[in-house]
Amino acid sequence: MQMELHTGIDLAVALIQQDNLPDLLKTATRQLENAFGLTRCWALELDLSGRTLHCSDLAEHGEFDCGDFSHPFAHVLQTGKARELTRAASYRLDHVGFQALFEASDRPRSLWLEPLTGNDGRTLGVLVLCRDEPDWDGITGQPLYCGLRQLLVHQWITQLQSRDQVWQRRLLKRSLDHLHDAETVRTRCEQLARTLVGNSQVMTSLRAQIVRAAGSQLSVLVQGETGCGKDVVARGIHELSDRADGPMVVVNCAAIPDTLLESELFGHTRGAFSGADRDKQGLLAQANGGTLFLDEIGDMPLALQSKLLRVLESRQFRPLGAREEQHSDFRLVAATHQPLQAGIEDGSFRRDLFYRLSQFPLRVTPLRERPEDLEALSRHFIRLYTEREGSGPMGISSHALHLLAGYDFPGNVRELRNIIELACLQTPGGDDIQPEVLRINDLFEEPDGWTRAPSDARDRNPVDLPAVEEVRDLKVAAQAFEAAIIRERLRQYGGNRAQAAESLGLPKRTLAHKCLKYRVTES
Ligand SMILES: Nc1ncnc2c1ncn2[C@@H]1O[C@H](COP(=O)(O)OP(=O)(O)OP(=O)(O)O)[C@@H](O)[C@H]1O
Repeated sequence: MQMELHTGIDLAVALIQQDNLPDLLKTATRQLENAFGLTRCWALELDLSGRTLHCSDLAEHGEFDCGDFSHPFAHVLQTGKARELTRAASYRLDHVGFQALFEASDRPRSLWLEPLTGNDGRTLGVLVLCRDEPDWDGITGQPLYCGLRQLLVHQWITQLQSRDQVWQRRLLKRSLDHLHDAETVRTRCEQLARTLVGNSQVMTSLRAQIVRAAGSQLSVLVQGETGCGKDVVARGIHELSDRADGPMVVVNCAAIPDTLLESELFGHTRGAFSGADRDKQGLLAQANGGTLFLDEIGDMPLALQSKLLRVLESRQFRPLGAREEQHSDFRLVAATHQPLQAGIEDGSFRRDLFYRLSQFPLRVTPLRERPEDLEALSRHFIRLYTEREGSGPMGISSHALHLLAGYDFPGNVRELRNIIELACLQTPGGDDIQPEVLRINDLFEEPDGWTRAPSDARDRNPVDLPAVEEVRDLKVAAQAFEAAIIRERLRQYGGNRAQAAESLGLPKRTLAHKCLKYRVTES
């Protein structure tokens, strides 16, 4: 009796010490085997769905479907009563899992199958005792067996409860994380909406994509027509990224002559070429820790494209004339208004660079395809004008908006901005902008003053400049000037683009792009 008490206490202590369910079941089954001379003891655990019993000790076939009555455990669970199974009966059951268990138990003369249920009625699983001397009443009636069984059930429930709690905590944490992520994305989208204005579906989803792109280190390729906001997008990516405190280096590949672009990007050492009278840090190095924005990437010369590709693979580069390679940790955002696909097909743009640049592709929709944005954008530009000038219109009338909605904005948001700013100038402070002051279509039409020049003067200088004091927006004036020159030159060459391009020292492709941009036709 004394001996049994000691054994019971030792076994109980061992069970209580187990802090997870698999260890608890393993310890309990080993103890039962030792204490009652069993050839084997198994504890089959009912899973959360209540449909499958698992026997983790069985290497293979350790799962028993509770609805499959070709194994004896389903009966035991269904009746809730313990039962004995003889060796002869066991041989007759052809369930693969059961046969594996029978085999691994050394085919005992008898098996005792006992369902285990908690006080709250929750079914835990099935206990399987295997023995060659079946005296199940003698064993299961012993206080030691009853005590151990009771303790096992108690500890089993405790483990399930703490597992439930861990799961619930994990679930809670996951949903909180999810909420937090969604909240962060929402706030960042709101922040972005102050500079990238527009309530249309496409703009809302573009902002969400920008926030996602900003959170990654992937190279971003922004595509869209001229003036649609690619630059604003690139700045948004930089400002919302963890590089926001670092530099944002902007390079317009179309604005820098091909011969200079390489040394501008890579930098050079003193004496690297004639005129290089001192070392110069390149833009790649300047972008270290920040973002490099390569605008008009479609205009990058082929030879430089290969070098850029190499830099993107390794972030290593060598300034012109330098012996050592340098490293720069920058994030690349590139933009283009040209369909790069066409460049790839005609061999002027490297396909591998295209894929490397567009790890996170973004497309900015032309303004004509999102007329819902016109009102918010117009009000945004009116506010900017008023802030800058100290006073301005109150808003814009619905008739004026209606007029804008009928226009197709080849110059996109930039053109809208110019139209609104000009209208602001002509609208008394505090009034709404009216349709009469919206000078739609004006941008690329030759102003009266220019065409009114006498024909002999035109022959000498067919593109007269507007009076300098009339220029309010240098970029617009320069573009209009460029458009007028191209139009005139095409006229001179009877619409022959190749000749016109050559006479202006432009590649044919660039002239074609400018014609598209300024809506200049050959006729
Ligand atoms: N969604 C927008 N919200 C507010 N301003 C915008 C938006 N889109 C464009 N703009 C404004 O329109 C003008 C042109 O935009 P931006 O320079 O970004 O166009 P882009 O696509 O980069 O043009 P380009 O192809 O000529 O380089 C800028 O003044 C810019 O601030």
